[in-house]
Amino acid sequence: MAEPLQDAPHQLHTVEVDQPLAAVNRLLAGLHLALAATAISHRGVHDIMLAADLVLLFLWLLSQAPMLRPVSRAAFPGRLSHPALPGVDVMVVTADPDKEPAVKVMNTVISAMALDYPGGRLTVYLSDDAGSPLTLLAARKAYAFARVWVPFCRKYGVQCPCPERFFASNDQLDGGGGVDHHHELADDKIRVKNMYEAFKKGVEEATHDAALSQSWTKAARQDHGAHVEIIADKQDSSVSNSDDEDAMPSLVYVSREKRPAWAHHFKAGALNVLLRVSSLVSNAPYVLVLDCDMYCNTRSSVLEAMCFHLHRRRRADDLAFVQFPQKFHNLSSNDIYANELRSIFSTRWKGLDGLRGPILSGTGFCLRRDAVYGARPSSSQDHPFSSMEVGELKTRFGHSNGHVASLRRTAGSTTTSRDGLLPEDARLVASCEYETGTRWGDEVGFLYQSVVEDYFTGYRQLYCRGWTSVYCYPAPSRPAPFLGSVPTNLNDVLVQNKRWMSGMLAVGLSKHCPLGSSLAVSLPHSMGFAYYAFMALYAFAVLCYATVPQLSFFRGGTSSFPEASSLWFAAVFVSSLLQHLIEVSVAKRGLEVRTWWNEQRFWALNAVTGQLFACLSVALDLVGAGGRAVDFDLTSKASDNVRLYRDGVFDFAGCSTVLLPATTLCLLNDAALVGGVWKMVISGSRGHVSAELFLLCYVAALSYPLLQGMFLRRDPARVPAWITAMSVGMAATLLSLFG
Ligand SMILES: O=c1ccn([C@@H]2O[C@H](COP(=O)(O)OP(=O)(O)O[C@H]3O[C@H](CO)[C@@H](O)[C@H](O)[C@H]3O)[C@@H](O)[C@H]2O)c(=O)[nH]1
Ligand SMILES: [Mn+2]
Repeated sequence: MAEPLQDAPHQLHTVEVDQPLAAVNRLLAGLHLALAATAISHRGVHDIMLAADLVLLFLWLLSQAPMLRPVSRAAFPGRLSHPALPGVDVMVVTADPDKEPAVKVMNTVISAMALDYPGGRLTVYLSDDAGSPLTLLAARKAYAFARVWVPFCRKYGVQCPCPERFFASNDQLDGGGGVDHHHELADDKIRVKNMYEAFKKGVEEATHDAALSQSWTKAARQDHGAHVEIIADKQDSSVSNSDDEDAMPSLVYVSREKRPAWAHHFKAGALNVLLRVSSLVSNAPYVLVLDCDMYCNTRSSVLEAMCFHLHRRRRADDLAFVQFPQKFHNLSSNDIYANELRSIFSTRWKGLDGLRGPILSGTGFCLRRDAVYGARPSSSQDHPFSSMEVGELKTRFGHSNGHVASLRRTAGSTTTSRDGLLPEDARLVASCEYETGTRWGDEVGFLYQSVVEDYFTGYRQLYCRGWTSVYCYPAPSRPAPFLGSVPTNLNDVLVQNKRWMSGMLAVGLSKHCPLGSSLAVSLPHSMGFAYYAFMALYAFAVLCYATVPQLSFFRGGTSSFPEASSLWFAAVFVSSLLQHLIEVSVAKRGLEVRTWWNEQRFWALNAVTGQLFACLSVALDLVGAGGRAVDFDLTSKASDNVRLYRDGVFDFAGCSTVLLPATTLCLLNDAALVGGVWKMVISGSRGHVSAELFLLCYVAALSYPLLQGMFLRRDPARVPAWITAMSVGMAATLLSLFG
């Protein structure tokens, strides 16, 4: 439970429970539960629809746990004592120079170097899974530019440390600090902007350099040795010794070894290599993890995180991480793919924060190093690993002497000088075989069992060991601390969702099911986790609701809603829509019908695409027929066709089989609607089909963009013809067999 704090002048942060919202949420939940229970009690027992309703009720119950106690927090970084600030290692991960353009990645790197933090205590690590010479070259250029950019940001108190964003935005938005510097600022700004343009041009030219790209084939990305390079020069080391506030942060490039025969465990594997390499170089007690497209948008985030980490707790010192929300710079105002993840970052995480903390969200979090190494909160007061024998440490952490020594030192006491010399074991800890026989990925570091490494690591590694976390959400008037990019075509969105859903469902169905560990955490908190683990089961419920009523309406026979219950079901339906509308409007601070509708539509679409395929792939895995384990398909950050997304038009280009169930069900629904109404007109009978008729109309409205994409659009981004053809065939088969 969060501690209630008074805003005393020395207080580093405050927390407040949103009581009115909590009361409204509880009232709505109580009402909905009563209605749903009544409706379900009227269902026939041998009905598959009963199963669908129970699944919906189960998921709804889980989803309510984080609604009951939403909190908000404020941090006061101005009250921190700078000499006491601990070191922070920023970890940026990239994997593919085609999908993740170098200029964007470098903007993230540069923005992290320009954070408002003593430069001598900040080290930025860039992991490049492709081991691309282009990325290394770009990183060197980025460092050279940062030598100008970082002092510029410090001098003028620039707010947005991401150069691309800073130069693109309106001058008024971020003119930097003091008015007295006005002229100087204008001149300097032009000078630095020119340098930025030159840097960008250099990187872009290198991208198109045939020799450079040919030297690095697709095969080489999967098959290369380790390369670690400290990108800093001698000048810096002298500065950092004299005044570490003004020093330049170091930049370290890490490309771990990759061989086709070795499992590399995607992002979790990359982060674990960075944990080890950084333990040899700076060994900061805190790490800030950033996806390569998630640039820092304010400079104060790490200081804000420190307000929580450095606060002395009356009870155990158990804060593992401070999570910031994921916000996105390329969201459309008409966000048809529900890319904003509003439910997660604007609603549920605030509620989980009122329990024991939000789910670790992959990027934008500031984490204690010892916690992710597997320590427990009680032991972390002094050196958590100092009581372990060297032999025991080596079985857990591997045989690098340098790394083991780092574990036994007080966190943060850096031994390595910043003279650019590579520590002895740097290549060893980045090699493929280093983890063999150790506990990495299993008990140490980011965990490997699930592709959604953040979700699983946060749960297993941190919460189940007794750690807590906080959610640092900016006040409405403040800019987002970090900004990332969202996929702008439907296929990317669905494939991304499929990865998330299958990763989480696999956790839910494993021995690590969150509901099984409710004693280790708390029941509401584990329910909050379990909701995401089982979310893919919406697929089953939506599939039932998108076939059974349709077929029975088409047949014109008995309704799939017993007569006595129709009204109750209507009430449940209305209450669920209302609950959702209120949730959206509270999060968006105003009535937001369009967002509500976009979310309704995407929820239904995702259920029968990403979530359905996630269920299938997890089921295949469980029976041992899964073949290749769920892959980490990278989302593209190269914004190719943003126009359609901006205009609120679905971009179906490149859609794969993932879309097929959705288009088939859309056709089935529309054909049943037309056929059923036709039969009703011919026979003149009305029966008691009003509930069904309403449901079919609602589904038709939700799925209209699919119908449009199949038959009414002529542009290249319409639904691929083969999907349309197959959907027609499948819908016709279903109708002729069961209709
Ligand atoms: O083998 C890999 C795969 C991915 N990445 C990096 O991981 C990050 C996230 O990948 P992305 O393709 O952007 O996935 P998203 O679905 O956008 O990421 C979300 O979901 C992931 C879990 O599936 C989390 O790790 C992320 O933090 C979260 O933003 C990127 O920087 C990648 O470069 C690697 O370094 N190595
Ligand atoms: Mn991403």
